Amino acid sequence: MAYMAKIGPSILSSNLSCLGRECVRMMECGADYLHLDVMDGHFVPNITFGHPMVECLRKSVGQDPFFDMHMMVSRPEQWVKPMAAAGASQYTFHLEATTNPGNLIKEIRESGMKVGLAIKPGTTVEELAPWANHIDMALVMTVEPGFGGQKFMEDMMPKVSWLRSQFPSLDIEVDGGVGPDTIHKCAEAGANMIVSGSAVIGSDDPRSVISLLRTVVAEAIQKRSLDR
Ligand SMILES: O=C(CO)[C@@H](O)[C@H](O)COP(=O)(O)O
Ligand SMILES: [Fe+2]
Repeated sequence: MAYMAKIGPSILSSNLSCLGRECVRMMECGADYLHLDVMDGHFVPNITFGHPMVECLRKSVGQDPFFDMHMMVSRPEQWVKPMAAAGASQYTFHLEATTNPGNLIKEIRESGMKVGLAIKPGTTVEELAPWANHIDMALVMTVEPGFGGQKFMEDMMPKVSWLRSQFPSLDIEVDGGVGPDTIHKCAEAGANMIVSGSAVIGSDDPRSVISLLRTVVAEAIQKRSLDR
């Protein structure tokens, strides 16, 4: 069992006018990685930022922090090279946004980034399965992508459980409405990479929230390894 509990704050709900400082603050509070939400106003009804912002963030936080780019864009092929050049670590694209996932996976790898593959709530996990052995991380969305601060969809947990049973060492990420109230469901289902936006950023004590989320997931991983 190679996977570990990792917590990646989504900085979507932070003060976007001081993103660099917010990223540094999250890393200082114990984040394992940073989850950066890219929205194009087409794949989702919202716009955030693109590779020029990522390049600035990379300069401001240094080489170490891992940038998980959640690409909520209609043409993910278009941004692979610009994101790699800007300093992205992982390129997480949506299965719904491409007709040729295999080629896109290859392009992302060739550009030196890790590969994440995301599915929206309406997409079955069986559609993701053929690619699972070719990716570094599967992202099961637990809200409709587009906005932070939405309600966690518990009915996505069977997707996570099924993926964990079929791919025991795959990194599985959940994203949307995840915080202290919902983390137990995610951990029990088998998620190990946890995106949390408003619950972490909106807290007076982000360090404690990050630590709590990580502890719950680490304990579930430990329990699963003992049960095997
Ligand atoms: O990708 C998305 C939304 O589309 C997420 O990354 C959210 O931004 C997470 O925020 P919370 O739901 O945790 O507030
Ligand atoms: Fe996201």
